[in-house]
Amino acid sequence: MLSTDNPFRRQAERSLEPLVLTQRGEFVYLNPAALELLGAACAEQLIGTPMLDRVHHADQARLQSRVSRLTAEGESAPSFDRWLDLTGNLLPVETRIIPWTHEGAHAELFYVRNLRDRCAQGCEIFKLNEELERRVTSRTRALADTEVKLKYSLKLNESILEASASAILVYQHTGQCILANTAAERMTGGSRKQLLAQNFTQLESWFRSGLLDAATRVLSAHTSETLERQYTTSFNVTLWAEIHLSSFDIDGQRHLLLMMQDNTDKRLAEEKLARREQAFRTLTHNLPDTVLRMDRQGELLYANPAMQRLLPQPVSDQQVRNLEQTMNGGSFALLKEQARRIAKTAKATEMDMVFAAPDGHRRHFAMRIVPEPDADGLPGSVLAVGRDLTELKRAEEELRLAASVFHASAEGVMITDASGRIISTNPAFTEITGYGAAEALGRKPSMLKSEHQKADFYREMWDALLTEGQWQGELWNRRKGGQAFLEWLTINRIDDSLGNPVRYVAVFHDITELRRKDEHIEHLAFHDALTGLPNRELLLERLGHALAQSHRENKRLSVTFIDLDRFKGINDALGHDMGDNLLQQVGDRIRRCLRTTDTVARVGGDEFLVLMENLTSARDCATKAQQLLDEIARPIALPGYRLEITASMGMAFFPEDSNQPLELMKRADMAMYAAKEAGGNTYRFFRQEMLERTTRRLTLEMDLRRAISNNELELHYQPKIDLASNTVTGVEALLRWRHPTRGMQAPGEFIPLAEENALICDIGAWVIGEACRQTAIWRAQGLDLKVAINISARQLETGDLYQQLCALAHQRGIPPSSLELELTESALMKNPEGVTGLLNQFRQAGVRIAVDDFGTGYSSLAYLRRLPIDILKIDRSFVLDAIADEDDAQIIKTILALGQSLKLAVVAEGVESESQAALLKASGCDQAQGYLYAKPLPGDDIEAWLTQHTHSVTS
Ligand SMILES: Nc1nc2c(ncn2[C@@H]2O[C@@H]3COP(=O)(O)O[C@H]4[C@@H](O)[C@H](n5cnc6c(=O)[nH]c(N)nc65)O[C@@H]4COP(=O)(O)O[C@H]3[C@H]2O)c(=O)[nH]1
Repeated sequence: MLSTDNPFRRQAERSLEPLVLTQRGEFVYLNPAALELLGAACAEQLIGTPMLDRVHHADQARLQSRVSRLTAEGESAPSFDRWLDLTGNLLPVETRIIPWTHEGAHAELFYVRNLRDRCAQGCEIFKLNEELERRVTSRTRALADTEVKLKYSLKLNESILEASASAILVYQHTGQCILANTAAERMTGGSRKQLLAQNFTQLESWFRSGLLDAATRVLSAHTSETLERQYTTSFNVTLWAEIHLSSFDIDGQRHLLLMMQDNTDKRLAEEKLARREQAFRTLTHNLPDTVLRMDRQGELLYANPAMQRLLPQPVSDQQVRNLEQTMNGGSFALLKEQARRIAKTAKATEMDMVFAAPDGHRRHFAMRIVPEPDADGLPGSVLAVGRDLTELKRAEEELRLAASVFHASAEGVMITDASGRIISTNPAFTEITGYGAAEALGRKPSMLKSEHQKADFYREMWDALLTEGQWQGELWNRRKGGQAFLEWLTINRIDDSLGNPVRYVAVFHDITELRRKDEHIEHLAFHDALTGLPNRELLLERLGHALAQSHRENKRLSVTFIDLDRFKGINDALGHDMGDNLLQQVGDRIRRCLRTTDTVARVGGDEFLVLMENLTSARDCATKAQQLLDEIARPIALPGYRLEITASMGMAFFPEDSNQPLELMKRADMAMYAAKEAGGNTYRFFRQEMLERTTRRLTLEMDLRRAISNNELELHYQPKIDLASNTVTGVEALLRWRHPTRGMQAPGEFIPLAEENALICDIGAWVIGEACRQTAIWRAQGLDLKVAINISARQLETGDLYQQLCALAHQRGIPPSSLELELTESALMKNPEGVTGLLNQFRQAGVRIAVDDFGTGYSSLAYLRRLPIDILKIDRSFVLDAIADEDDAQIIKTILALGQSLKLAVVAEGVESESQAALLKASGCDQAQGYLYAKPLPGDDIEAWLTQHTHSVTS
């Protein structure tokens, strides 16, 4: 407090300017002007209070700053401040502060100028200033905030940069590095200092790795690029890096940002995974077992080749998903379901499954289904490994089968160990030997030994078993009861994998009885049952031996073929029993004629072969042949008959004709045919021309086979005349063959050949068809001609002749009744009972039946009466000599009488002269056919002939 007598106080009391003295921030004196300014009634209100309470808070700091600088700087410059009066009103003042001393200590003297009253404008300025200050304050604060934030952001960026796992490097467009983070140091192996010293345009590592090119591209095109490669840095660190290059501009300067990520671990992990996957694939590819991989939903991801072999065609990994459809069912649905379950439970399971293979066979699998854990240890997928048990099952089945065969077999089975001790037998063993299994086990097979075989026999058996592993043959053994029996025995040696014998399996059956039968059968097999003579096989065998011997000894042998003449007719007419009897007697006669060293064999129905060895000359043979002929020709007594039969014989010689058994036989056969053609009851030696003839016959047969398809066959028609009215009653269809090189062939030249095989049936069918065609043409022309067709014996046997004829007639629109059938007497008599039904069918259809060549065969009157025939045709040979030969005339009369009594029409064939016609007419013959009237004419010529004939008849 200033004393009242203080000079300064006295002076201040008078001052109109407010004066304030402060010390240590508190008021120590205020003059009256100052008290008034501040609105204080007395000084005590303010003395001792903080001076700053009366200063606007915005100006306090500045004021304090001025005060604190006083000591050092001296009086402070005037300053605009805002003070507050005691009621809180704002006082705009200008203050000047002078350093002062009060009571020996520093104090401050404020010269205060009240600006409020000075000018209102001052107030405005003040306000403006206040506003300005407020703004400045707020701006300053905002700036301070921004600075803080900036600092924070910078710090953040720096931290991020440093904390980044990726290497970050920034380069100027010149290539100079300006920024590198810690990760960059770690990855490149260089310190930050070293990195910042680098210019990438000079880095060999950048050039080598292609980074330089990429950086150039990125900088110039202002783009970005990402590269992944194995990269060796300039500090010799090699790593798998993913490098991202991009560019940015600062202050118009282009910069390059390089961010690098070390993928080495990832790559190594990937490679490891790939190697593991490869190992998995290599394993599963080579596994004989099937391997399937499925996802958690049971969808297929992979199937190994063993599995793919079950597919109709291989599938890719992508197609494997459709496997379920491809495999058409099987246990796939079940497998899928199990996969889903295991994906949840993570528990492996095993089960049997069935899949269908492409060949349609079902294959059985033992499946093991296991979860495959993923990185988290949870089942990420499911593996199903299957072992194909199909073969095993089949083997088991076969074993079961073998076991049942073993037990059920009729063959005795005995198994021994390597030392020959019996370890197993089957029921058939007991049945054959009489020893029960218990009796046999542990003993040796020698318990069955019969003493029939010598020691050598068993030695050879063991030799074979040891060297070849098998022995087979007949063996005499003895049953438990002591009875010897013959067995057919097969022993097989069973070896282990090293080839050491471990078992011997003996399979046998009792052939004692069989052997007895065999001996009988063998005789039957090589002998003719009817005559007891050797058969063809035995003869061939003997001929083979004889040829070999004759060759060695330079000797001659002969083969004689004997065929009875007209035996067939006798056999057909008299029956088979008579025929058999006849053959037996003939066989006997031949045998008796020969030496014991000669062989006579019956080789066919009425065919015999004689083998004569050691012949000195052909003449001997001729003599023997004649003897045989004479012997056979002697009358033979049969029950109720006395017959004479002749034979034709052909002979071939070794070495002249052949040295081959079959060839010799064939040549003898050819010679026999020559004898037949010579009229029979004679013999011929083989000559080369015969072979040529046979060849010609064969060629003819081949030509004939082609004749139908080549349209070489024709039908000619010969009219039949009613002798009483001289009118035409019908025509006979006669076959002709227009051979391309031989010219027109008469049926006699080829029909017998065709009749030797089924060719006649094809030809016969063509004849019927052609005759129907021609009949239809004539009918269309108004000619109602009955057409007679020749039918061969073989056609009768086909069984469908009736249907065939009806169908062909129907096809041509003609009634079957416009046809007649001509059957030779011998064809009819071959099997009269057999053809009766067929002939009746024809008769009912209106088809008339004629017996051709009547008089030449052995017709049985009894049959003739019963057969449904309509016409008899007198054979041409009787007509030919009828005028000159009384016998023939007599035969004709007999036939005519027979015809009359059986109410059959009679047609005479081969009428060539008027005298023959007159004789026939006088004898009561109905119809005639022959050159006298017309030769067989082509179908087209018949109409003209008819016109002419009618004309000649009527004129
Ligand atoms: N010397 C002489 N001969 C006369 C006279 N009139 C007719 N001929 C001949 O006598 C044969 C009568 O026929 P076939 O006795 O049925 O005898 C026929 C018949 O058995 C058979 N044949 C003919 N065509 C066929 C056929 O289509 N099928 C069958 N299976 N055999 C047929 O061939 C045999 C011979 O027929 P072809 O050579 O045509 O000979 C015919 C005919 O041309 C005559 O006045 N004098």
